[in-house]
Amino acid sequence: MSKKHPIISVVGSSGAGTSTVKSTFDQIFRREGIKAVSIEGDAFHRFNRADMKEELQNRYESGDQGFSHFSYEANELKELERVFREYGETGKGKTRHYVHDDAEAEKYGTPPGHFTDWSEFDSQSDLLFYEGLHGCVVNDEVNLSALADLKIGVVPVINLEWIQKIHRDRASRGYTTEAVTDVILRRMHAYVHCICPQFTETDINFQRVPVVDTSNPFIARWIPTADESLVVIRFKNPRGIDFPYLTSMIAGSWMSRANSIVIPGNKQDLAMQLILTPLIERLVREAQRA
Ligand SMILES: Nc1ncnc2c1ncn2[C@@H]1O[C@H](COP(=O)(O)OP(=O)(O)O)[C@@H](O)[C@H]1O
Ligand SMILES: O=C(COP(=O)(O)O)[C@H](O)[C@H](O)COP(=O)(O)O
Repeated sequence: MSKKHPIISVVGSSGAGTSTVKSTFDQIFRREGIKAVSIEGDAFHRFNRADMKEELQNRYESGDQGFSHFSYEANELKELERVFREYGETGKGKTRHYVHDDAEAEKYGTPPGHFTDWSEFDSQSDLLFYEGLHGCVVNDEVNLSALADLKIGVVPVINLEWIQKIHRDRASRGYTTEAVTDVILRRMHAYVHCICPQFTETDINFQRVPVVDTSNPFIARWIPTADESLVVIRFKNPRGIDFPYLTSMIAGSWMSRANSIVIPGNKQDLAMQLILTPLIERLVREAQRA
């Protein structure tokens, strides 16, 4: 925990919706006058696209078929831990970008599949915002969960996650459905062992559940819309959460367990703002006091 320089960690698999959720956080930061510095998990991949391809090929030939971007060892998690720790202690740090596609290439002036140079965070910020695959990892080498002050999981049920990934990777990253399917299959072992355990570390999980048939996610023509889904919101520690207030403010919501509420999919943005704003305000207030 880094009270003076707090860290928010939003964790989700590829296609889960963490980049989309970032825009809700950005709205809260803007409205509350909070200055956040942001880092993307992809910045801490160990290899650029060509080197990753080569590493995959070498490992495949030597019998390792479970290696992928989800694996701990495909990422610089010690470096990420160092950045979390440095920010928590000093409010300083550095990051870079992994460029996925042409639009990002134009924005950053670096070709797709490469990293930009590292650059320092703005010197004055109220908090650090991380969004990516590994922001709550606890393993033999690192404990990122212990360094983050507010931890959020973004976890659609898996068919929906795959549909979201396939559609996003096809539409903006130029991959075919077959190529994305191969990636999903190759990443499954590490999904179970490196991604899922983080969602017991998170303080709040947002799990989108479609209410339309997604039995064959590989032929879905569009991503189920907000109106075609519900969101289960689960609090690790429900103490202090005002459930009667939330269920009265969010039309159509109900409690499904003592620590979970269910909301209509089109209320996700509102629910996030109602739930997260006071938690973020408290982090910043305590930081200013410290
Ligand atoms: N709540 C949502 N409703 C509908 N589509 C969504 C929702 N969240 C994410 N998506 C879509 O899913 C795809 C993947 O989302 P993205 O935020 O890029 O995932 P991530 O950053 O976790 O890989 C995008 O096409 C995005 O528009
Ligand atoms: O899995 C992720 C996570 O990112 P996201 O959540 O944004 O998908 C990788 O960054 C890309 O897949 C990189 O691979 P590629 O080199 O194929 O772009």
